[in-house]
Amino acid sequence: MKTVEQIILIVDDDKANRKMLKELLQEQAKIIFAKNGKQAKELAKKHLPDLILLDVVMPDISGFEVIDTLKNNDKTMNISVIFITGLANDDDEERGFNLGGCDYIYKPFKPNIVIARVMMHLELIRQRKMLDEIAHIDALTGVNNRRKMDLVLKNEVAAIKYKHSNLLVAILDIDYFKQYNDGYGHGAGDVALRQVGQALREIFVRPRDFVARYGGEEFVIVLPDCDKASATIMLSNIVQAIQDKKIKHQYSSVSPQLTVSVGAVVVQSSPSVAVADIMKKADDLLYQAKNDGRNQYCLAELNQPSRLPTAPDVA
Ligand SMILES: Nc1nc2c(ncn2[C@@H]2O[C@H](COP(=O)(O)OP(=O)(O)OP(=O)(O)O)[C@@H](O)[C@H]2O)c(=O)[nH]1
Repeated sequence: MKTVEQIILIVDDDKANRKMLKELLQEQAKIIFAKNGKQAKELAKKHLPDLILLDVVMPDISGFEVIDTLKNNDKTMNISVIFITGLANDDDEERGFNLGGCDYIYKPFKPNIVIARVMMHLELIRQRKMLDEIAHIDALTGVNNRRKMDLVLKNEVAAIKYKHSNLLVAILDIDYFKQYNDGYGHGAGDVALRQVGQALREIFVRPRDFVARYGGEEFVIVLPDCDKASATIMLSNIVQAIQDKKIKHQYSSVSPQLTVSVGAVVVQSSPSVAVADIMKKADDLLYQAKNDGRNQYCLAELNQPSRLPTAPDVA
């Protein structure tokens, strides 16, 4: 099966080897090349290939040093690496595995063995990615789950410590959802949760915008590079978009349609900001939005609480 979406980085200082490996593997994946260790590190970071075929003895830095760097970097640590080398002895082979290599092929290599091993690893990588996706998706709504949210939030908060940018973190909670379940049944409640998840997925389409089901009838939204002005627009859109779904809720005290309340924090770039503080603040603001009548958002900047106008009720 041709798998063009997978990428193999071939690293070898010998042009003839690069050419031969390309001819063997171009049916299995997209091939990119590096002719030395320095270039290998750069291309691995830039393209995040699925698999690297890595020579060990090269004129600048060795393949062992390359893998050491890649395995110690959060972005590249999960890339699979197969050594393909003339260092055909047990000690070097053992060292390659200890450094995180997933296979070790001796040169001169046998073409059919290279193809078979690479295909096996590409299949393992595909399966690992699929499992990874399943492990991070909420089965009911199809949005990300709490586990993925914890990872993303940790990374995004770490990112704003070092660059001058803002992050919006919002907790969204469906209003009077217990009454919805009690009135229409748990099955209908599940359908409504899916509709809310779908509405949020339709709004947030930038690659780094993130929506997760936090638990129960709560969702979390994380928007990088979002200042207070943009946040007010996004939050109005969210409240409005849920109303626009026109999900009937005759048991709600706030509207004949299903509505949501949102607590949201714009986090400024700061070296001391902590995920727990952000979530606590967003939760307090959600509580405030509920107390102030529901079907609205409540927004503040971290350390500088301030109430902004809410979205109009068009129920
Ligand atoms: N159908 C369905 N209901 C759920 C799910 N998870 C949590 N719930 C329900 O969500 C409801 C949440 O109720 P409460 O926490 O009392 O909140 P609420 O009724 O929305 O009231 P406010 O938040 O104050 O507006 C409970 O009835 C839960 O059973 C789920 O996966 N499916």
